[in-house]
Amino acid sequence: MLDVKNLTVQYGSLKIVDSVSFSIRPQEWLMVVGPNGAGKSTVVSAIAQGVPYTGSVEIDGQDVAKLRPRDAARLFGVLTQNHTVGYSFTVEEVVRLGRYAFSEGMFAARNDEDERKLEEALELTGLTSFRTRSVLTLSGGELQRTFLAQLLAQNPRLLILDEPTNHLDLVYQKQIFELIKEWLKAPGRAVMSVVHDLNLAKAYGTHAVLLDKGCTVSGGRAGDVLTPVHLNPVYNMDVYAWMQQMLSQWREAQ
Ligand SMILES: Nc1ncnc2c1ncn2[C@@H]1O[C@H](COP(=O)(O)OP(=O)(O)OP(=O)(O)O)[C@@H](O)[C@H]1O
Repeated sequence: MLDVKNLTVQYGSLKIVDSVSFSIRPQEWLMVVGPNGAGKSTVVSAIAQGVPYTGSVEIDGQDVAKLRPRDAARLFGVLTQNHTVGYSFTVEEVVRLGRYAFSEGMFAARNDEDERKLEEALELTGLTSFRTRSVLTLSGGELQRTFLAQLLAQNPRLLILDEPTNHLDLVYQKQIFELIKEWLKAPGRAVMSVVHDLNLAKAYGTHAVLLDKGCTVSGGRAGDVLTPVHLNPVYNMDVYAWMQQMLSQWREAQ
């Protein structure tokens, strides 16, 4: 499905992403992990054609750089970390924009499929009762869910999510990861997400890429990548001991 080969992003003489390669096949959930500044968001931006790069990004053998935006939107959708809205659209209007790639134009008549995908997306993200609210009045988590709903309404084959549960409380964090897991069950779909929480990466990822200073430290099955051997030198700490320590605080409190 997605093949990223020797992806390199450079600002001046500074290499931010250095020859990163990975592939994602249908039904896989690739977790991109690594410390702050490792280059995770830049990899997402490059795939989304938001920054210049060398190397290649292909979906189903097609060069993403050469795809028409509408065709690209049917293949993959991207949820970025920061959402800035400077207009007072309603939640429903923002989610509806996800259907644009399937319409004949901004003012084209809506069809049953558009309506079904809109309702599904609102319901899955818990936003049905927010549909008439202005997006300018939403909390960070509600806004995050609105843009996730837009992506689900877009119905691409590959979801690319940069910190999808950024701003979300525990309830929605769990709900969103569970709903993406369900979404992934339909044939031909795949997910790539940047996550900081290694527990979530391990619990939901089938595969992982560990980045550090723009380079790939390890890539492959999540269970093989997310191990102390790979993680400890990158985070410069005993990751497993830290997690144990955190968990033991809860056990002691019981
Ligand atoms: N336009 C730019 N010019 C110069 N440096 C940049 C630019 N954009 C990003 N960087 C640098 O590239 C590096 C990688 O940034 P990136 O946002 O991809 O990291 P990240 O792994 O997503 O980090 P985080 O976990 O903090 O979100 C950082 O050191 C950042 O400061």
